Amino acid sequence: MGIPVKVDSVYEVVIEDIGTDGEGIGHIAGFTVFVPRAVIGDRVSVKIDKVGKRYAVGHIESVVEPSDYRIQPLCPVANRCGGCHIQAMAYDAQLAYKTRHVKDALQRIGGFDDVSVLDTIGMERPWHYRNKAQLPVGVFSGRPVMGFFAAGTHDIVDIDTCPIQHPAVDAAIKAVKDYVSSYNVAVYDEMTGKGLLRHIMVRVGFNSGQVMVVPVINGDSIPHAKEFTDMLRQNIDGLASVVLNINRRRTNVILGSQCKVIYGNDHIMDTLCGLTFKISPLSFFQVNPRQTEVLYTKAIEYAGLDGTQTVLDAYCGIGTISLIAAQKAAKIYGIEEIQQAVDDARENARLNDISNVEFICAKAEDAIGRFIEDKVRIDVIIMDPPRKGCDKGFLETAVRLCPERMVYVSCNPATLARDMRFLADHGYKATAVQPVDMFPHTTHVETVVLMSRVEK
Ligand SMILES: C[S@@+](CC[C@H](N)C(=O)[O-])C[C@H]1O[C@@H](n2cnc3c(N)ncnc32)[C@H](O)[C@@H]1O
Repeated sequence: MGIPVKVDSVYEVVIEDIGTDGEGIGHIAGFTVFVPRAVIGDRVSVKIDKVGKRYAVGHIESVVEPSDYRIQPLCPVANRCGGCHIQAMAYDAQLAYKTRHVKDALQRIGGFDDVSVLDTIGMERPWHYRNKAQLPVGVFSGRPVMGFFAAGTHDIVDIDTCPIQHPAVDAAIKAVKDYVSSYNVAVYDEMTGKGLLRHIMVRVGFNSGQVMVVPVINGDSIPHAKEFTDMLRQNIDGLASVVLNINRRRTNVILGSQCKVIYGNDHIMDTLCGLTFKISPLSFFQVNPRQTEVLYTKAIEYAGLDGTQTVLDAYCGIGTISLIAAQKAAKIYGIEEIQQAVDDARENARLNDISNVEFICAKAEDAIGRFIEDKVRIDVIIMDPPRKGCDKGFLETAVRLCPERMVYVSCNPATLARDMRFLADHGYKATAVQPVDMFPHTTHVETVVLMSRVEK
């Protein structure tokens, strides 16, 4: 049978499911069609943009019959901006989608047919939840533009306000646009590699009220730096730090490795689960502080600590989980590869008067072997790796350490499923899988999993 759809033709499609990137999935005469921005249950008129051997991709021409789950997005640019893919889906349906997404990954990739996945824990008010924004700066028709890239492109969708960011971000956008127009500051052009101002990163301490603004520049300094920081101070309550980040490379990677303070401190402070943390421009800090408390509390509950255990917190960042767990454990070892994050972690231990933690700056896969060599008994391993998941060598050594429990915190269900399969094949059983919605209106989901050692 030939392919039943043609490029530029229009078809009516019922959206039966949502894919991993939030795109609607439907069928035309049995042939799969992906439709970005469609909501499960929609009947849409779709124009086909691309046809492959196994599937086609199209865009919505019109919504013929909206799904019961379709709502009016709060943000006027929700359909263009690449930040929120599923803002047109009612929040309850988003949570159900995330639970299904985790379950599907565990079945499909991990081969876990019988593991039960708890309902995703959502937010009561899923708006203004982010404490960090990274906004590209450009110029359009002689005017400065700032916002997010349109989905799948490097075209900036200009915004003055963003409903998922802390309001300090809106204030920073206004001040930066005023600065760029007032002093005719050259913005960076990705095509030519010329121009100065590339991105603006804003970080906010939700509980401390402190704000950090980081202009990312293709140079060493900015013109009218004093006027710039004055404009930021006039617009942003709680401005505590302005740091230039130098990135001269022709790359998509936003931040460079060098930072220069031009106002205030080289860090901001915030609190989480009752502890104080120092946050530097390059350090990882979870972006949704309210849900982070939910996530960390679950992780600590799954660790089953009673004050007697030795815990390894791998991929520990600035030591957040380590220090929270330290209050209920005998000893904690944290491993993290970024030196600045480890320096922050050590300082965070001092700030909170916690002395039963030791931070190691190394790749987790390189450092974990020393616990075997030094015959250190590890009772619990907590791991919170980046999206690519854990290194295989790390997991191989982790199972040799034979801890009673492993708590896996993951931002990527696919690599979580792969790594859980390895642990399940090496003597561990998944006893709890809890998704937490750290990123409302996007397709991302965080999951915390307890893997318990199977007693032989
Ligand atoms: C998802 S973050 C988690 C950080 C921390 N647990 C938290 O919740 O704030 C992952 C961390 O792993 C670090 N990292 C990435 N690859 C690593 C590796 N191979 N070994 C050690 N740390 C690594 C990153 O720098 C980052 O701080």
